[in-house]
Amino acid sequence: MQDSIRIGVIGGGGWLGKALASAILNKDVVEHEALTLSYRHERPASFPNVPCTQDNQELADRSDVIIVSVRPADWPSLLVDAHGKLVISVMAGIRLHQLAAHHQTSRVVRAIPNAAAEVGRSYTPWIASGGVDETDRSIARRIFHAFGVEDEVIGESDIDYLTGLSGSGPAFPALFAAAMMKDAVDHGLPIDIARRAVNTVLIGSGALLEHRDECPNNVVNSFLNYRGTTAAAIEAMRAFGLESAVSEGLSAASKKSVSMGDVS
Ligand SMILES: NC(=O)C1=CN([C@@H]2O[C@H](COP(=O)(O)OP(=O)(O)OC[C@H]3O[C@@H](n4cnc5c(N)ncnc54)[C@H](OP(=O)(O)O)[C@@H]3O)[C@@H](O)[C@H]2O)C=CC1
Ligand SMILES: O=C(O)[C@@H]1CCC=N1
Repeated sequence: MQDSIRIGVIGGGGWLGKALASAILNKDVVEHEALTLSYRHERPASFPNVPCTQDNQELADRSDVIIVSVRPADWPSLLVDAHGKLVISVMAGIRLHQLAAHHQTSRVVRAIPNAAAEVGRSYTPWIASGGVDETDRSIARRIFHAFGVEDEVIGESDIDYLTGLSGSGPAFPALFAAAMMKDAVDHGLPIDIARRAVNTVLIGSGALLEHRDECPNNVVNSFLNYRGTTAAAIEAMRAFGLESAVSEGLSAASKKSVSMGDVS
């Protein structure tokens, strides 16, 4: 990346902050000494060679790009003057205009990675404020590419929707897997066998979708057209409301995202 760039992660001791920091270092976006992490209670132990501080203003002063990764409820009390620097928020709900006013900068990116950042497989949609130029955009993309795939979107409401769809997304196949696991154990399958079967199915399904690189509905339709056991299962699950359950869940997540931005 640009030789002189320095990145700070506020909330760098948290779950997502640590995942982002690891990816940024692993993908050589910056060297250890050009990264700063802030923490509130416990210094992040897994970054022995990275400067860490409890003083968020100090982090902002020594960074060119400031990633804000605290919980939305903790953000109003985070008084950091970014004085015109590039601020990248990964917080659910907090809107561009709030970030710009609160951190005294017109260069703001609002992004939503997901838990798969931990394994470098996040999907990260993002939106930029008017003060963000092409250089800032390429910095943001380089950071997001360190932990997965990104897309810039046009409307901020898309970010609220995607906070549910992809931000929370890794939880949903896991939820499905847990339901399969419960059914398998209820049917008397040994736990170890059930776990290996279900986890392998989930991983294999992800790999299949990646390999085919087409709409999931096409994959589902190819199973339906086979007219065998899989089609019987899909039709029964649909009849019991699988699709409306998913739609209700995504709607609840999106509403929650908007409400998380209603902070004073
Ligand atoms: N987890 C996920 O999958 C995703 C999370 N997000 C967003 O990322 C953000 C972080 O989430 P996540 O990592 O899961 O949450 P965590 O609770 O794991 O991490 C938040 C961290 O922020 C720290 N913190 C709070 N206030 C301050 C402060 N003033 N100065 C320094 N550090 C502070 C906390 O410290 P302490 O523990 O000491 O209180 C904690 O380590 C949230 O806004 C969330 O909406 C977005 C997409 C996905
Ligand atoms: O559950 C949450 O609030 C966070 C934000 C998006 C995904 N996880």
